[in-house]
Amino acid sequence: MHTRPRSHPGTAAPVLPEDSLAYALLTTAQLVADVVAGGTLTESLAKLWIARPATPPGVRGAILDLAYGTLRDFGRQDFILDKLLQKPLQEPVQSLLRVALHRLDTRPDTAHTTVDQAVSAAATVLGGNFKGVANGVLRNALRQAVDLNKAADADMVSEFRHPAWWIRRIRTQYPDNWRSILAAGNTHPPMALRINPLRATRDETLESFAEAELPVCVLPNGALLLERPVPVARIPGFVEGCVSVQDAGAQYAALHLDLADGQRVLDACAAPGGKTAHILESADVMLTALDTDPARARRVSENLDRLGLKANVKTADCRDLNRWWNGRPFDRILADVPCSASGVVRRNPDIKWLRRSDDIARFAAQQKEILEALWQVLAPGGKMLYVTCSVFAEENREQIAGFAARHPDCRRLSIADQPDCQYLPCAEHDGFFYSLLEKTP
Ligand SMILES: C[S@@+](CC[C@H](N)C(=O)[O-])C[C@H]1O[C@@H](n2cnc3c(N)ncnc32)[C@H](O)[C@@H]1O
Repeated sequence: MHTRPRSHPGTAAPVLPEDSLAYALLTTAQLVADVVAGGTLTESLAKLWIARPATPPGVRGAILDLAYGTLRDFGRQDFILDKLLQKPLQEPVQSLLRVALHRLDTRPDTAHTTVDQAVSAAATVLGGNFKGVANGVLRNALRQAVDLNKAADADMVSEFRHPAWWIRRIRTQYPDNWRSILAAGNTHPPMALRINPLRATRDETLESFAEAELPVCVLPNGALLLERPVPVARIPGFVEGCVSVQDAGAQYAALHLDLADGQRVLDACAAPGGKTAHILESADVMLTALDTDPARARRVSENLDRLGLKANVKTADCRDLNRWWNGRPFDRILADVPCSASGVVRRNPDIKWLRRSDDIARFAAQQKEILEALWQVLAPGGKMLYVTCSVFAEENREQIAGFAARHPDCRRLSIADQPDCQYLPCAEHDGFFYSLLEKTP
């Protein structure tokens, strides 16, 4: 993906009936074009819903499905377009073709409707100049589908739907299971819930889910895995704070932290506060929660308010000790550091295409600074849990091996009998890395 200047505001409503497929295709194309220009899907969606607040839920759902699906499959559509076009078309037409190809791939039963609706959408932008090209490209894609798919399957980026540098990295670092890691990155994410033991027992929760006819299973760490994702409004006990939505992999943080009542705990990179809340639900501790981003720090407070939990929430860069630390060391520190998010890419498929290979070293450098700063505020005998939602070794085991080598007072404690613990993305949870470090007295 090449970063190009944005060619359109991305939120102007197309002149098409809101309930038409053409409208959904074109609106999604504008979102995808924003990502191609270097923006995130989350930001573009937020702007879209502000600009078009009355979008009916069904239309929203169709746009979300198309946007997430197109960005999951992005590498494949560009491979096919490269074969069918001499040069890329102007946005948003190029992205309209990407979205249409994604729909042709996933809904072959409605191929002709997709082509007709994509052509109608093309007629409403750029003076309709690309209507004929759009029609020709999509009809050629249908006619040549067998050959195009064969060629696409033989191309690494198109087959695995990740950038080439990413595939090479995963293949080198995970020679035995690189295929399943990449495949997991292209799936629909599971939906898991965390039970709040301060408000409901597991039995009560399971009973309310059975009554609501929502099948769930209990994972080994106590997380509830829903058979199928559902809107939060349908989740029994959500409004009352009995359960929260949190990936099962993220629910290991509070478990691995080895918490006990009365401890002084620091959650150094806390927003939006899922793990903060889990810590407070698990033990009666004095918790300081930091986040460098003021808007995100506010979300920590909102999340804690919903659950009736209390913490000292501050907006601060955790590396800037002079700004936020009062000199009293912490017994436990959660360092859930900013990272490439390569373990949660199925939730944010735009990330695959927005990241660059050299971003990983940049994240690793930032994580190293955070670790160095936080080690100073950990009490002797205290423990720090380092967490990423990455699968890249530079941010994980290499980071921790380097830290331990630089700090003779750092003892690596085992998690599940391992010096550190890499959970790979799978049907039950996202990809997370955990390492528990003790400061020897
Ligand atoms: C992986 S997210 C944390 C997720 C959170 N622990 C949870 O479970 O909901 C990383 C967070 O670190 C914050 N952050 C990044 N750099 C930081 C820094 N230097 N100090 C404090 N927070 C930072 C980001 O704003 C982001 O909210």
